[in-house]
Amino acid sequence: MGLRLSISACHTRCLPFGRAVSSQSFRGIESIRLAVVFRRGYAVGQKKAKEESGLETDIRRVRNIGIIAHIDAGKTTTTERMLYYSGYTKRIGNVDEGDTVMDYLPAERDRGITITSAAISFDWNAHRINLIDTPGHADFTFEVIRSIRVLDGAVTVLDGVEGVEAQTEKVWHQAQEMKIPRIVFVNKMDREGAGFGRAVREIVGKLSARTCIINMPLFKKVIENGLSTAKFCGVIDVLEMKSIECVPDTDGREFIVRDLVDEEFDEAKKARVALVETLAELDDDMVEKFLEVDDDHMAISSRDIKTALRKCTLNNQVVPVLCGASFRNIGVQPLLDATVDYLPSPVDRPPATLKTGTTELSITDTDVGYALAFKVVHDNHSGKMLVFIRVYSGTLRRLDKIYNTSNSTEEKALKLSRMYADASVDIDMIHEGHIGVITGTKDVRTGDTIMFGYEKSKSRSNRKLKQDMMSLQLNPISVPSPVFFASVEPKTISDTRPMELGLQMLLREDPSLHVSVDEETSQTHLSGMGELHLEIASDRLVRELKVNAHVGKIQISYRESIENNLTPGAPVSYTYKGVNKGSETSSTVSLVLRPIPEDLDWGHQDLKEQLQTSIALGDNNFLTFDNEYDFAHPNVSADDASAALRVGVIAGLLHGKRFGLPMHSVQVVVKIVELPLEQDSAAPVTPAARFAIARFLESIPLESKVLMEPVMDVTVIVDEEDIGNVMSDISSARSGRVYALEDEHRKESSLADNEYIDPDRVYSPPDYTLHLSKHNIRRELQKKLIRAKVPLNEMVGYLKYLRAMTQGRGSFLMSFDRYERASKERATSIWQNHYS
Ligand SMILES: Nc1nc2c(ncn2[C@@H]2O[C@H](COP(=O)(O)OP(=O)(O)OP(=O)(O)O)[C@@H](O)[C@H]2O)c(=O)[nH]1
Repeated sequence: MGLRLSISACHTRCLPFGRAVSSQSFRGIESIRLAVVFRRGYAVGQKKAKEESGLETDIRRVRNIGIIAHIDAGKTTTTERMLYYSGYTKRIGNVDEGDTVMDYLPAERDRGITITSAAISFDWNAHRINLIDTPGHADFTFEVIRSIRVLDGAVTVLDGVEGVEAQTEKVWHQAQEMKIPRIVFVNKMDREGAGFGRAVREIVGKLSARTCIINMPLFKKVIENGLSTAKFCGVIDVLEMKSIECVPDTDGREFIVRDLVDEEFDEAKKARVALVETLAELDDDMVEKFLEVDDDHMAISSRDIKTALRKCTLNNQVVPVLCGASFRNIGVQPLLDATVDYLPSPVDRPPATLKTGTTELSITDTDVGYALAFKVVHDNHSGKMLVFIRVYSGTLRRLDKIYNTSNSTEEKALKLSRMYADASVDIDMIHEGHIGVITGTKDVRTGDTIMFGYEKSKSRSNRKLKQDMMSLQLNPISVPSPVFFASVEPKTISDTRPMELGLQMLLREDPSLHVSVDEETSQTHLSGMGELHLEIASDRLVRELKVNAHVGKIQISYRESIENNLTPGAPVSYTYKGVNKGSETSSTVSLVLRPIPEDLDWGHQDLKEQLQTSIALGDNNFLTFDNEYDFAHPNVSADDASAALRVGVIAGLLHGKRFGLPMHSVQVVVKIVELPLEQDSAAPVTPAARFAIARFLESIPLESKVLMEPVMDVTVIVDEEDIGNVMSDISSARSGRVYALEDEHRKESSLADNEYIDPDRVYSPPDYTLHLSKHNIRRELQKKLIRAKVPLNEMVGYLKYLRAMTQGRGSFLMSFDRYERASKERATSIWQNHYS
């Protein structure tokens, strides 16, 4: 007894999915098939700027959202359906066949995973959704963090079988830190062993979230091979109390809507009661509505529930939960409705903050425009760089001058566009709150802050204000040290320049990649955050950018340093003498190097204070000016002298004197910088500083020079019975230090009101179908987390070993923690294995 709807794009404008099912006028009508009411059906790249103009300016109808989840949870599959149902694509892309719109880099299509955060815009229910797809692999966490900065809301996709996985937790907490409202989509409900109720309990237990179930799985009895079984066929809308069943073997735009009966009704009623009660606990308006209807949970209108749910979601008090199976085209339209209904528009979010040094400013306090370049990608079609920006204040117009506050360069925004994955539409302006693309800039890198409209700014006349304004950065993040590297060599001499350009391009796109040149071998090294990160970067260099280069084996990046207990001797001086334009030049630099110990936080107060006022040089190296340091010169400013000194010190530290590796964790204390009075340039200070460092390093006894190795923060997730084996393996065989053993369910809460919620006291529907699963049912056991610090060298190939040790039950997460001095024995063995 239902209503059969064909929503071939009709939902986009005229019949939004949510409204179709709620429409009273359809009640009681049996199996009606609606004709196509409205078909947008334009293809990728068609010009549509004009038709969108209303959405362009109404910022309340914009949703800048990201899809974040564990690898393989189905983000890309879900996104492809979103694009299809919104009328943006004419056919559904398939990850397994490598023809999706979102994963458009060849490297992504080959591996079936998302590597870059492609941003894409489409419309739903008269709202503009700017969607940023984020990668799920741990190697790309940095990419996720970067894109989270520009999101207003997020959709977390879970695999219905796997539930809340380790990477989901990590990214969830990153979103939590930025207070980004989230909704959860429990995907893959068609898989054997999927459990919606279990997933809900895990969201509460592992992610400390207060769940609000807005739809639940609908199963239908079918006979397969003579046996009765249940098949996932749609969702039950808890707000409307309707079942929405997808018509099998369709593209998901046809479904049957009917009233709930029997057990379905009883269970959905429980969910609705729980939903209303949760909202009433948090929202006074909901309490009032509840009293108005004489405490009847079912009499509260879905509109009132929606209003309260939106409010509580925006306050990060609750998380709406939905379910579906994107691959089977089930549940994606309700997810789109929820995105519009519950996730924030840019005006619902607190204003962005601009920072430089100690200056901090709200975006509302400036009269100039600011935008963040959250992603730079090379466009293979045009050969140009596409800079994805989010505009935080003002309207950026085509041909506006833009100033990059990160590297002080100015250029023009020659072309603006909106991206639809790998196709673009030219536009004349990008309004506040929107995401768009600037094409053809020369100097903008991922993460840079762009300023515009500053020529008319009132602050222009005030020199100090102007200076501050020109260096402000939006949500800056520090780039962690890369721990892997591979050598990259041009195949012939004529390939050298294209290789340099190719590497430059990769660096603009991804600031977590580094390029350096080994002084001894003159080899170029490309460094990255993980093996996959580097593998993909080198793949792109060779295949996509067509650089004729040979990429060597991926290796761990080591550093060298000086022993913690080394007492620095007397300062070392170096006098550099050279010739510039026929005149003799010289400079003398006198300095000392001191070790910065790993346990800086424990009893090194003086050093800690000194470092706070020192210049950070990267690799945990610092430049400190001695108390007696006093540079005064008639022709050269102190700023110029210290800039020249800094360059020399960095160059000197690139080459340690025992292993030939870059120095790490040293403080360079400069006592004297001298320049003869008749000189008018600070240039000779650079080589003088560089050689002074080299001379100091040579003066240190060999046995006081140590190897530093990357140490990872590792979390191993195991069953109780595997704890002993895994812990002893970490401490004995892997030279790791276990520092905590925890229950998987967190005791501390990440809710806005800091309340801990017991997963067993939260409503979650029964998982009727789990018992039907023939194999591989995931047990809902409380797992344990072993937290440890382990040298990266010992973690290579760990997953295979862990799986063998735990009969496939264990999993782990790791992220770079810091470089540590290796013991003599470890240093010898590493050196022999890696470098001999
Ligand atoms: N059974 C089933 N499989 C699905 C569903 N959604 C996605 N998959 C499959 O799950 C695999 C991973 O899907 P993706 O969409 O690539 O997942 P992802 O989260 O984007 O993965 P990354 O891009 O690597 O982070 C593919 O083989 C999909 O076909 C679903 O609803 N049901």
